[in-house]
Amino acid sequence: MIKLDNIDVIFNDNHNQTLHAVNEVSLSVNKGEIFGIVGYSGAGKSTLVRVINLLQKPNFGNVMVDGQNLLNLSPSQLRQARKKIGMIFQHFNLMNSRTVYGNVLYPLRDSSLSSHEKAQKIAQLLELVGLADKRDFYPAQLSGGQKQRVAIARALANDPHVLLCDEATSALDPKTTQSILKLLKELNQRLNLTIVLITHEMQVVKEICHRVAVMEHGKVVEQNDIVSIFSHPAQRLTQDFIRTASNIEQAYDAIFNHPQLAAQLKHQNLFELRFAGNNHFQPFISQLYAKYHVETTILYSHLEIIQHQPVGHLIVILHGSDPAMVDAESFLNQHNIAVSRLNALQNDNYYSI
Ligand SMILES: Nc1ncnc2c1ncn2[C@@H]1O[C@H](COP(=O)(O)OP(=O)(O)OP(=O)(O)O)[C@@H](O)[C@H]1O
Repeated sequence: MIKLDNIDVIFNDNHNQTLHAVNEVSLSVNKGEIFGIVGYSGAGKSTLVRVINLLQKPNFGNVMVDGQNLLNLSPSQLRQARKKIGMIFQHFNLMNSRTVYGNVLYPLRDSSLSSHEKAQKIAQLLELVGLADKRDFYPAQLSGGQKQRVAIARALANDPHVLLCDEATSALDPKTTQSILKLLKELNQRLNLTIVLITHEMQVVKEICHRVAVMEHGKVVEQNDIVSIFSHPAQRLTQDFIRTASNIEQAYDAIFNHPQLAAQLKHQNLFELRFAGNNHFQPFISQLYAKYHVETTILYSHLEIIQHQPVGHLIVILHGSDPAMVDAESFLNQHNIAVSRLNALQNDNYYSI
């Protein structure tokens, strides 16, 4: 559906310094997929997502959407192609002088539909986003969540195949964020709409994305399906993001901010274990003891369901001889349980190796 090949975007700043905002990024998004791009501020997410509709032209690379290389299109062909790529933004970008109806009508100004058909279309769209009763309101009379719903209706006016969401929930409170994510999920399922969503919040990704790419300094450092990302994150940055989206962050804070506990843990074999899928309900902790005489102290454990699959997290101390510990780690790895050894209290911080 969307295929980005070796995309580079290079900016020149005021001092003629070059900045590689997007650096050799390749990724593909399947039809009907919700694809997340996550990264901290400045990672290059917005620039990359704007490449998908050529709001930002790349310096190098190819942009395929719906089987067309957008870089080969004439200006009028590109205008047509863009109608099939809707976009919503963090600050909604509504026209304040127009009503809800007027905002959703705007992208239909060149459409061949009759006035009556346009009115019907807008009524359907407002119904779809739950704003049928707000058609004559102005943006200033709406809440943030309602404004984003108008923006979604406007983005869907030309029946796009793709919806790009640039930090679409970042200006919203947690409850409204949930309701907008629920709406996006419904639209994805009902309309088979492909969604590319950029965010700095892993929680958002966890709620609705099927796959995710993690960006840093213009590069994609890791991409995978959401369950693998949460259960077997390969990169330190991904691990950091995951911690912010789960209770494990609080667990670490509670454990390592407790002076006596933290002091004791300094000399222990401390591990984080992660697993996913339905086949992990075997008693692997008792097996560690039965097979290798490795004993386990559980400091924290948590199970959550992500995309219908259980994903588990544990922080444990393993007690045993050095060789037994090596055997225990390889036993866990063989059973597809990701093991990170933790070094506690390095510069007052924990980190995994
Ligand atoms: N038009 C531009 N001219 C020069 N530099 C730019 C331009 N647009 C973006 N940048 C720079 O490119 C880098 C990536 O910016 P981008 O907005 O894509 O990051 P981001 O991950 O979306 O961050 P944020 O979430 O803060 O928007 C930043 O260092 C930014 O300052």
